[in-house]
Amino acid sequence: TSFIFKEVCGYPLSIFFIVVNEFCERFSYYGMRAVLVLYFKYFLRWDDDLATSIYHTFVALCYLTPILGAIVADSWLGKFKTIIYLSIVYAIGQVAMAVSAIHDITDTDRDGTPDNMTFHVVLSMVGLFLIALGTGGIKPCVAAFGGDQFSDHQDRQRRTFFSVFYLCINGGSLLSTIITPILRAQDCGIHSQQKCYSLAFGVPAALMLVALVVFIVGSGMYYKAEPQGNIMLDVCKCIGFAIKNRYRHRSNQYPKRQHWMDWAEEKYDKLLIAQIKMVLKVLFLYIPLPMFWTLFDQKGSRWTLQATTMNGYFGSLVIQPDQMQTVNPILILTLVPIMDSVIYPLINKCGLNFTPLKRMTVGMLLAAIAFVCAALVQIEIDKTLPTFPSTSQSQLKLLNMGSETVTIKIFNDFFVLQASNEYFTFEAGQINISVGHPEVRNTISLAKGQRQTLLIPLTITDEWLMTDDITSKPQEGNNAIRFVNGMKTAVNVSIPAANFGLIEPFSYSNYSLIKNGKVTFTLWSGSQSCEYSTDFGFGSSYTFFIPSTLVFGPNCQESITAAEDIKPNSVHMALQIPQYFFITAGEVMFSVTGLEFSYSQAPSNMKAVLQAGWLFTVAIGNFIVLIVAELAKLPKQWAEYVLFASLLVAVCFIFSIMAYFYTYIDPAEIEAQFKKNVNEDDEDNKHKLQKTERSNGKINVTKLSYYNMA
Ligand SMILES: CC(C)C[C@H](N)C(=O)N1CCC[C@H]1C(=O)O
Repeated sequence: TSFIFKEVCGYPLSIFFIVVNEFCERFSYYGMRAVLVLYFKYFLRWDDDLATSIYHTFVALCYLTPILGAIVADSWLGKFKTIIYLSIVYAIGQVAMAVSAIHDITDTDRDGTPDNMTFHVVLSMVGLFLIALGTGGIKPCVAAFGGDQFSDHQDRQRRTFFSVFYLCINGGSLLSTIITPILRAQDCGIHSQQKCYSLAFGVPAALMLVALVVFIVGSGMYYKAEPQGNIMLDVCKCIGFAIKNRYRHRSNQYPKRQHWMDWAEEKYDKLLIAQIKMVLKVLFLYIPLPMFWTLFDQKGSRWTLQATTMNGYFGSLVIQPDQMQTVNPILILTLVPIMDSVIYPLINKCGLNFTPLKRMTVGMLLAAIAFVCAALVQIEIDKTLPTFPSTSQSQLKLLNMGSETVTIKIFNDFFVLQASNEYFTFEAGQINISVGHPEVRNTISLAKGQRQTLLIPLTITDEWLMTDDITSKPQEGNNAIRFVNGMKTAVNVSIPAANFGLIEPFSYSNYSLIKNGKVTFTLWSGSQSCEYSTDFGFGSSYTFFIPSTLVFGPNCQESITAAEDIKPNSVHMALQIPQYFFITAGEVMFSVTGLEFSYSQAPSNMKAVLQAGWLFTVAIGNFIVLIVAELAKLPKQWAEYVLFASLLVAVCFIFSIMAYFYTYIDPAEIEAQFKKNVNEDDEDNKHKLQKTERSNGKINVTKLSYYNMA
């Protein structure tokens, strides 16, 4: 093959197309992923469990398919063609997703909901399968193909390339995770307006097409290493033969060989055996690595849940719990250049040999520190959480619906009460309450493990009402709100996002979940209305009481009282920044280095395979999160964080021992040595060694054709 070789500032120009391609592809992938669960839930109308499991299966599949792409690239099509073909598959998948989200296609009755859900489900599942095949399949090829563009003496430039490559991954993902949720929130449609999932999937589809076009435009400038036959089959056969041969010669009468793979020497070429040894050595080193990803992946689950119990007000800016995850790519964009241009050179200047494996070890330790920070934050949050009743306890709060204060006696305690903001905890199943003068006594049955509010009527001889109150923090940082109507007429309460319905006299509404921020409630009684505005934080619960004395009109704001059932979150979300900082610093040291290490230590014919091996550690990490979270049901969340941190430290210790015994190699040098030896040793062997004449002009590369004489 021939190509135009152009250099800019010592870097091959071809890598420009590769990093732009990666940016667009990651935009496409992460953008689509950002709205996927919501699409399942609100468009396909799946329940939470089904939506979450299909989502996780899809993500895991995306990190398993790299093996497939790598085998196809290294053994058959070569990286260039594999990237092109699988990118087409990927783009078709994204288009299928966008089409599956057009509700008008099957909305025959034009009511805004699809009428043939099977069509949308099948099309989206086909789309997701194609995307998993495409994104996973090209991922190891693009990284390795980028590495291929550098010649052997360009180690420094190649390292920088992997850093820039990582910057592009995170730049693309950051932009898309901001943009696609905005697109989804738009209303669109031909016959009826719906949330615009088709646009939220359509833009990533367009970006994937751009990625493909950019990659093709660079076509003439790439160095394209040719695939060398069915290498994976040869590798498997060679390993199988070595094991069989070793077993056949297990008796002590046979002299030992240096390495068990040397038992394949009778049948297989020494170069292939040496290459397999290189790969196995690196793969062995990878065994402890999934633990890092196990911790890393909890950003999206446990840490986001933690954020839902925190206060997201940053001055006038409000950060939603799931938006905290964008801190990771933002920090990547700042930390990668700082590490490369300040920290690593400084460490070098201090005379320390900060080898790739040492960097990865430090990266793991930083991730463990991040989890210790998460545990400390959790302890702070736990201090502010309400104490809900245990299964043997009951909690009761009192709400006096009358305008007069009444004196209440519970057992022998007296309270002067308008409304009580606090819950009283009881071990007994029944309590006696006496109210007012003359005393009206009542025996109240309490529900175990529940919080309840006793509504004391205007006329205390009337029936007393008990409400069931919320017994956990509202999910996702929402606020749980309800109204108690103390008036003699029914009242309708609504806000743009919810309708509490018609609340009968001396009755109450169900809880409605509303977002943080300023909310204006409109109260209607017949033709009269009034507005009541209040500000909500995150994770609170309130019971608003409409008194019998309420006069509809401009002054109703003062008449309505709010009882705080659950306090809003008070620990600030900014406290999560240290844990994000440590996990991201860890990621830069671990992941960027790991990518480059996987490339530099791989034999020339298995570069993509080792990249896939690296991505496989990400997939296994995903699975471990699911398993450990199921098995280790610790009563306290902070204890689970400490458990994960300890596990990673233990794994890190094992990894550092393995790393200590690892000797870095230069695969190109070893391969060249073997080829030279074979040339010298055996005149009959026909080898044509790779000839590259690199200059700023035309380069001719003859394929390394190697005829195995064995
Ligand atoms: C989760 C972030 C948006 C991206 C993350 N920092 C990252 O770059 N990666 C996570 C898995 C490997 C790598 C990627 O290639 O996406």
